[in-house]
Amino acid sequence: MVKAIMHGCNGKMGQVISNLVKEDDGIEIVAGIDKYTGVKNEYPVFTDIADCDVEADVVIDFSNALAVDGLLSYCGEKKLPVVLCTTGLSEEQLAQVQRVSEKTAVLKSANMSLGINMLLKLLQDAAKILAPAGFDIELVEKHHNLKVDAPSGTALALADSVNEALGNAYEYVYDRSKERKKREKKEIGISAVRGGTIVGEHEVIFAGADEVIEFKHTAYSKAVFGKGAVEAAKYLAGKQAGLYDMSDVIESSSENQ
Ligand SMILES: NC(=O)c1ccc[n+]([C@@H]2O[C@H](COP(=O)([O-])OP(=O)(O)OC[C@H]3O[C@@H](n4cnc5c(N)ncnc54)[C@H](O)[C@@H]3O)[C@@H](O)[C@H]2O)c1
Ligand SMILES: O=C(O)C1=N[C@H](C(=O)O)CCC1
Repeated sequence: MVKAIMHGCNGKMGQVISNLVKEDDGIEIVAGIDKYTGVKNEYPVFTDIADCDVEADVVIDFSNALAVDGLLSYCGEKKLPVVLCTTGLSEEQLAQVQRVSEKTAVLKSANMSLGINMLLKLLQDAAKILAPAGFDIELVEKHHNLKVDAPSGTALALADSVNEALGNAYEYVYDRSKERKKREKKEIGISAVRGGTIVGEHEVIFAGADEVIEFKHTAYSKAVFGKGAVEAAKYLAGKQAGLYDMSDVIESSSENQ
């Protein structure tokens, strides 16, 4: 049985995962970390990860970018594998993720769903055909009104995947209101919509002369992210130091079927 610490246990995703693991014989939550303490849990909760003295095999993190520095120090020091799902990390934090992954296993993914992880691959083929044929690339993401980071981590990951396939030659444009000029050929426009309870929508638009191709993923519940994170935690426990992503989890589960 994999023993997990849930970092951000009293948030929306922390609670989704706390409920999912109750139905799973392969993993249990042995401790939670959250600065908000107004939720009753079946495991001990610490307000700061530095105070957590519970032995575990892995940490699952859905918290806040400001909480990630302390989490990375803790996991690096204890050589404790961590599934990092929080988005909106700074360049400095991304460099820290890289350094910590030399000491312990780190799986970082802005989106734990199977659909988005498949899309990351599909888009590379599409981009290699459509961009040289003159198609413009635009991305639109939509999320609930409680989301603090924009654009979403997933939108950036999708753009990075497209850009990688195109030799990283494209610039990202988030706001067209400041300059009055036509779009450049080598740019990816990224727009964010926030409202209501939208769980998560991502559209990648390839717009050409007289034809448009759209790839769209819609998450209808937070459980798609939760299930992916639980699988990732079971996969990562006991792994050697290094940087992993959801493609490793998906490959290993298809090999085991
Ligand atoms: N990778 C994915 O698939 C995926 C899916 C959904 C959400 N997310 C990301 O996960 C993060 C959390 O999402 P959410 O909807 O659960 O948010 P949320 O605001 O509901 O929950 C975050 C929790 O973290 C806690 N927290 C904040 N600072 C803390 C600290 N210093 N120490 C301990 N706990 C702290 C908050 O009190 C809160 O309970 C966001 O960055 C979101 O973008 C990623
Ligand atoms: O609800 C959120 O917040 C989500 N965040 C991730 C992102 O920023 O891409 C994944 C989708 C849900």
